[in-house]
Amino acid sequence: MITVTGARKNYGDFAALDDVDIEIPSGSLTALLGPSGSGKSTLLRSIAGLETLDDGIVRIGGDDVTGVTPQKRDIGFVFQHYAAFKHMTVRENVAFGLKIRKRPKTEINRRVDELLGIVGLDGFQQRYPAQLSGGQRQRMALARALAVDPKVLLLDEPFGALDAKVRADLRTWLRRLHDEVHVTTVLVTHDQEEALDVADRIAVMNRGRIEQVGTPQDLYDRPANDFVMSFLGSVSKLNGKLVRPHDIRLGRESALARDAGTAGSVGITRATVERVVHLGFEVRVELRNAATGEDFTAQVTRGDARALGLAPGETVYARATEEPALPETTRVPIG
Ligand SMILES: Nc1ncnc2c1ncn2[C@@H]1O[C@H](COP(=O)(O)OP(=O)(O)OP(=O)(O)O)[C@@H](O)[C@H]1O
Repeated sequence: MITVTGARKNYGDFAALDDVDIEIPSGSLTALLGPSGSGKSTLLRSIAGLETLDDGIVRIGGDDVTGVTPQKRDIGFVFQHYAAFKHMTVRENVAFGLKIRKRPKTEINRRVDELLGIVGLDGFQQRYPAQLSGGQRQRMALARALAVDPKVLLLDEPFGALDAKVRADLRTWLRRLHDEVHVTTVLVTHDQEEALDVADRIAVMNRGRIEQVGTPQDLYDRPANDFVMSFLGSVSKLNGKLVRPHDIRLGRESALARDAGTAGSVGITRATVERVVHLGFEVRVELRNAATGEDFTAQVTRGDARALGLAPGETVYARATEEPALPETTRVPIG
């Protein structure tokens, strides 16, 4: 378990961390998710000991490590731009931490081979970092961070510099690696899809504070506030309320009216189709509210779009299928 209590970090007048409390359970893969500048890296680096807090306590496995140097915190760290030793082979890079700990050579070789197997780099032992792709280099970085059996693995946008396809592959792979190794992992990302995909818990950060912590499903289904709702998935505004585009039903008058009770009943909005964008299986429909002139977006299946014959200029009727589940409270207990 990692526990951060009352963490504050200021840069001049600017509060990068503004009284942050968080508990990260042992064996979890927790994502710190938030926009640029929200304090994710500062929090991660404080857990690593690379940043000194102005106030607050960091505990790892019950021990107060607030004043302990990074080297003695028993952590593995991977950055976006991993600084590999260029003159060393993959084997030597991964073995580095074990070598300086003076482990026996046979043990080092066994461990390095095992790790390279886990990260899918078997057979790459003799290559140099320059002979690896970006994705392979990040996997080598993970193997190196894991080599010394850290209590905690800290990842700061580890896939940030890679293209979308490689990122997606590495996500799946990180998830599998975590299921195998179970090391308590904290991943910093600004990419909600990445967080939803790999993490079992997500802490949403905004302006140096934690807005909400929970499972991906909790956060998506029961966001504590508009910020969390907008950050986890797309949102649209229908008659002043935030709604997920998937949760907007479209219909021609009679069908939707039958569905909703009577024509013109509360909650049915007349709208004009502005644009229809085909996104593969789904279709994004950009609409204008006939009463308010506000633009909003619905997302429907290709089949529904075809059945409705959606085209720019057409009039349709929209209804939110669910009330957005926004409770009164804006904060949720942590842990
Ligand atoms: N050494 C520093 N000196 C001054 N300001 C800093 C320093 N480090 C970070 N900051 C500021 O603190 C804020 C939080 O930075 P941090 O890197 O934690 O954000 P982040 O959420 O990780 O964002 P990003 O995704 O862009 O890295 C930012 O506004 C940043 O400009």
